[in-house]
Amino acid sequence: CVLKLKQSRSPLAKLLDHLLKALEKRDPHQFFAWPVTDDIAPGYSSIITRPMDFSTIRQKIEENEYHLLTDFIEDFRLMCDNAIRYNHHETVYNKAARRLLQAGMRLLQPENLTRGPVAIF
Ligand SMILES: CC(=O)c1cc(-c2ccccn2)c2ncccn12
Repeated sequence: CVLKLKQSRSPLAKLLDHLLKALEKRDPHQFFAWPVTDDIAPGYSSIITRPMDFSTIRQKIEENEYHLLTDFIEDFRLMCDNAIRYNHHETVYNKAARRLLQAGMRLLQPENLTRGPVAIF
């Protein structure tokens, strides 16, 4: 069998993996874990032209598709904005997306990346 050599993770990939894990903890119901399908959300793919979810973000980290922290933050915001736009204001999904976005922006703002137990800069 051909052994697939595990590429050594880039420092950015290690950082993004750590941040992704912290963000996933703020989605306890796993509403954002997997792509939203038209089966569970009628008409979703016609309304949301750029879908995003945590599993896709993880795949992009593993395939080194993020070159900057801002690219990762953009996908996280896109994921939350999609849910805020598709779901009516009072639904669990819209509320969860607004909470997740707030928590994520606090975690990802520069001063919080340079302070606390996991200061990374
Ligand atoms: C994120 C989102 O918009 C979403 C996740 C879900 C979801 C996610 C996991 C299990 C069940 N539903 C969902 N269901 C209906 C309408 C929208 N959603």
